[in-house]
Amino acid sequence: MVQVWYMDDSDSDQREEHHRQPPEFIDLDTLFNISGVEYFKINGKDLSNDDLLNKIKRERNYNYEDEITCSKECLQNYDEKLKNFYTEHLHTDEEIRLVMEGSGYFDVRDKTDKWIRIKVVPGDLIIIPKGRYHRFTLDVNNYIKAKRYFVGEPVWTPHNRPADDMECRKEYIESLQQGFKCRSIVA
Ligand SMILES: CSCCC(=O)/C(O)=C/O
Ligand SMILES: [Fe+2]
Repeated sequence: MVQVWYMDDSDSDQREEHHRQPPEFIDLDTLFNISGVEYFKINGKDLSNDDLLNKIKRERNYNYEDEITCSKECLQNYDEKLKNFYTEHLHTDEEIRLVMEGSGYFDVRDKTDKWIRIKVVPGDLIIIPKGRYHRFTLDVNNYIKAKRYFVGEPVWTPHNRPADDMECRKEYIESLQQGFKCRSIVA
């Protein structure tokens, strides 16, 4: 099961776990309520025939998909890209990633700006709402391969914090204040 925890304040290697002592884990409902970040476990190996994945794609109209591999060998401008991924940013669209191989960490902040770390491994589908600040890092294994989904023509542009005047950020804050609505997956 995906693990989510509060990070310590150490500025040692970002690829380490950064657990507090003792560790402070967070459940997925809490993560959703404070951030709108959604999580699904996709167990099947045959993705084109995976019922849950197909339902999610259909209901949310994810009509674009590709794959990204983050490793020194496969990612062009590796150091620069990883630096950008780990700079706190938002996007004007959802960030949807399904981990195929390897692992890494997505980080978001809570309401008091404390960092929360989400460890993703194969089968983990994570959806970060548009307008939600976040960052990503590889872990100490330095490798992840993930599917990326999108509605329409993909736009990967990160907007670094502060981007509080952007329309997507204002809409996000509105959803946070109203309370995020669960988008049920209908069979
Ligand atoms: C696991 S995919 C690499 C990270 C990424 O694509 C992104 O946009 C991070 O914010
Ligand atoms: Fe991002």
